[in-house]
Amino acid sequence: MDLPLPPPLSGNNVGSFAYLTVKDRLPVILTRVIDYLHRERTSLGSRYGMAAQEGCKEVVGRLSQMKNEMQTNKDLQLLQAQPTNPHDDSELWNHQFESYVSEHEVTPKWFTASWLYVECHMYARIHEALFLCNALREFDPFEEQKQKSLEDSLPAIEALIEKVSTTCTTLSSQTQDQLKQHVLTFFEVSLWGNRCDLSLSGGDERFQEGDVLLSLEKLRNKIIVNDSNMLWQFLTSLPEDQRDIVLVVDNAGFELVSDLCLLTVLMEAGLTTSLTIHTKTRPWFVSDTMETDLRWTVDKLRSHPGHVGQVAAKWSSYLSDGRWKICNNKFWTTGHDFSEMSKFGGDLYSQLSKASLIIFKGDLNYRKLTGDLEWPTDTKFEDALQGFRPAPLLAVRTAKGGPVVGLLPDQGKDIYSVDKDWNTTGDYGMIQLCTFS
Ligand SMILES: O=P(O)(O)OC[C@H]1O[C@](O)(CO)[C@@H](O)[C@@H]1O
Ligand SMILES: [Mn+2]
Repeated sequence: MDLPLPPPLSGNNVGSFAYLTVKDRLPVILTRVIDYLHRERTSLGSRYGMAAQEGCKEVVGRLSQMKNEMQTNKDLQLLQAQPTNPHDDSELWNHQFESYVSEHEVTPKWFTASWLYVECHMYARIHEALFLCNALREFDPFEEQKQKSLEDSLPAIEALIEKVSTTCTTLSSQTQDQLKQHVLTFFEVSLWGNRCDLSLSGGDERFQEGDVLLSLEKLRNKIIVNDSNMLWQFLTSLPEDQRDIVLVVDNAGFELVSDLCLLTVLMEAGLTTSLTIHTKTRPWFVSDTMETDLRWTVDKLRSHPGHVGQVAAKWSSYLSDGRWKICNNKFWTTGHDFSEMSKFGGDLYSQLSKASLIIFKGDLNYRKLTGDLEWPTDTKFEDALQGFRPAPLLAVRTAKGGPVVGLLPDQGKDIYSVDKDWNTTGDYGMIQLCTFS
């Protein structure tokens, strides 16, 4: 008989990280968007036309109302259909709402529904508020923050790309062991890149200061699940003509650059036959990468002198000649966890099923992998996936409030005794593989 599942993390647990998120952090993020629209309405008018300037008022009205609903624990709302939006997911949202009502016999509310559902809902509603104003449909309220975070990380990016260039020129003359070290180094850089997200900080600046390569050794004991050796074995055991890697990217800025560096090294080391990058179709969790952010990042770095410009020019050619593909799917920005993907995102599930390995970056992807439930930390990763198994998968994330699974029986307690906030600060990381074998 199947054991009952643990409950979802939720804002109804007063004092919990989820509760504090709904109470404090989400209103701050929303207030920033409201203030931005109010302050920048004239410049938005020059960029998107007079109607946008006028539209700012309506959007501010809708967002202020949502903020009030959130802070007074009112119901979540149904979403309006967006027939002109190719990524319209209102049906999925509304179906989730109705299912909640049938299951719980009450409507979902900000503090009582699951944290995952509520937090995702906020971003869908921010997008809806903008989309309802024709002139502001394409406007991304987080674009400026994402771009600034990349610009602030430029010194760290220069150091990292320098390392990519030198690594790639020597790869062919390396022993297997040296190759392994190089590749795993870039997985670690990509892991720590995940500390730079802008939602944990409520939108406050977060960027990579200093050369991350210099801290890797010191940080290694903070990788609480480290399947790097298994990962290397897995990657090198894939048939040479079947190394189709999918990367579900997370935050724009330094993290995205660290991911592109990882892809470059994987490709140059002959560990890939195809590479597909999945991005988001709406502004999401402040810093998540949309296709426009990815293209902007590559173009921006291309204009940089030296190695940065040269490497970014290569990325640009990989994107235009199809060696790197960009994929968008509306399922990524729904409120569903991944155990529900085969049901509500069947097209994406079958697409992912063709991959040799899917790499999921970041905390939110981890929350969706594990259903954002209150799992004991020694739960097996595969059990927490609850039947989600499109292909072998790797989670690369720093722990920022979501569940942590796959630890040894006392490991959670031991880490807690060193650092009480270990699973909410992003200071601890995981490189966790599940090959379902
Ligand atoms: O960008 P990431 O790594 O998915 O992190 C986003 C996470 O940060 C938080 O905003 C803080 O925990 C969560 O709400 C969310 O899961
Ligand atoms: Mn993110």
